[in-house]
Amino acid sequence: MEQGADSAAARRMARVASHLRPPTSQEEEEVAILKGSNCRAKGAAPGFKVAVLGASGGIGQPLSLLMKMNPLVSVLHLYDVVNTPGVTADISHMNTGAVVRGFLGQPQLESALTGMDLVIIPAGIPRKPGMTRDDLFNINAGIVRTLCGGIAKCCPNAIVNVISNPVNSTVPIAAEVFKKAGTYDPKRLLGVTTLDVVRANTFVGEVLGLDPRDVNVPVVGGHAGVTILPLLSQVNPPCSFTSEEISYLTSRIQNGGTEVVEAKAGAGSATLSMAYAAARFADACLRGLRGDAGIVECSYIASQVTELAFFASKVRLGRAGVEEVLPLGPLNEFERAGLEKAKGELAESIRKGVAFANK
Ligand SMILES: NC(=O)c1ccc[n+]([C@@H]2O[C@H](COP(=O)([O-])OP(=O)(O)OC[C@H]3O[C@@H](n4cnc5c(N)ncnc54)[C@H](O)[C@@H]3O)[C@@H](O)[C@H]2O)c1
Ligand SMILES: O=C(O)C[C@H](O)C(=O)O
Repeated sequence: MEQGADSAAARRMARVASHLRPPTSQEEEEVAILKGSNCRAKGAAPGFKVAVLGASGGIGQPLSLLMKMNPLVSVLHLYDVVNTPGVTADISHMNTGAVVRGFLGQPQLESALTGMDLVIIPAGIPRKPGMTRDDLFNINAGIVRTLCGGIAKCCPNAIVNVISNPVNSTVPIAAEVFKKAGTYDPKRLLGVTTLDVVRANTFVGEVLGLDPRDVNVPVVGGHAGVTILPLLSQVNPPCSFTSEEISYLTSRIQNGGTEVVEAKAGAGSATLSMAYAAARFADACLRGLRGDAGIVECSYIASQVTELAFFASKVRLGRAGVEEVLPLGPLNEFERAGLEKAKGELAESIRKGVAFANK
């Protein structure tokens, strides 16, 4: 009797300890068996397995917190090259459902990724005042390439959300890495541009005197300067703007990131609003995976909406990732001119990303 109680207690202690270390190979095998049995479809194991790469950073920490609060997440893996033991210990004390495990440094990347349904990548350096997002290319391109190599090997069927800048180039880099590995599925690779939509909804709500939660502004193109193209003629609820309002709103939305970089004065770029935006987008991806209908978000993806290989537009999310790329809809003259400018810059960013991945 006593012995039985002791061994039950020992098993409980082992389970608790397992949350604070990478999984053993036996646990990884169990994950593989669960995936093979398609347990989610049968409803045997509710929840998805999500990894955050760059989890100790300015975005990574609040994003990890928000993912720990998401009831659709059953397992949350936090990977970074620094500080994950502390971040993991901290977040693991939240009394929400997801089991949290931390992974530190390149040797633990594969364990962090094995069995994941969704991988979110906010790893990489942020801007300082005076920099463009493209100035981050030299460092962040290599980081994204390495992390995507791990994804191709360990969870080739995962949905991938790329946050690391310059998104206009890092998404094409990720695509090339997956192509080389033979695992590329354009439906599963999504650049996160949700912060542009979040900002647009906020600024338009301020101008119209509406609750920003009731406003929906499609933002298309890409995620840098003039490539961020808000379609103010397609705002929901339908409304009209003066030409001064259009000029103010377009400029504020396109320069929202720079506004934060300057206000932070060298301490980085948007982290909290970005974590909010990334959590919203990840939740949409998970609801799509679950099979919910009518999930539409803007995202930078492989596209045939324009002649460019990648373009941000509204997409319908589902079990396969991007199930439908929605058309741009009617643009007014101002937006058509903006689209031409956006395409010029985007073409170069895509070319640069593809060239980097293939050199
Ligand atoms: N898509 C968007 O809308 C958007 C918005 C804001 C920021 N960003 C971008 O997100 C990135 C991160 O921003 P931040 O403010 O969190 O930066 P940060 O410096 O605070 O955090 C980045 C984290 O990445 C980690 N990291 C670095 N190399 C890594 C590697 N090889 N593997 C795993 N982790 C690694 C760092 O250790 C750090 O913890 C930047 O590139 C920034 O420009 C994108
Ligand atoms: O502006 C940046 O460098 C970060 C991010 O892309 C943003 O839009 O806030």
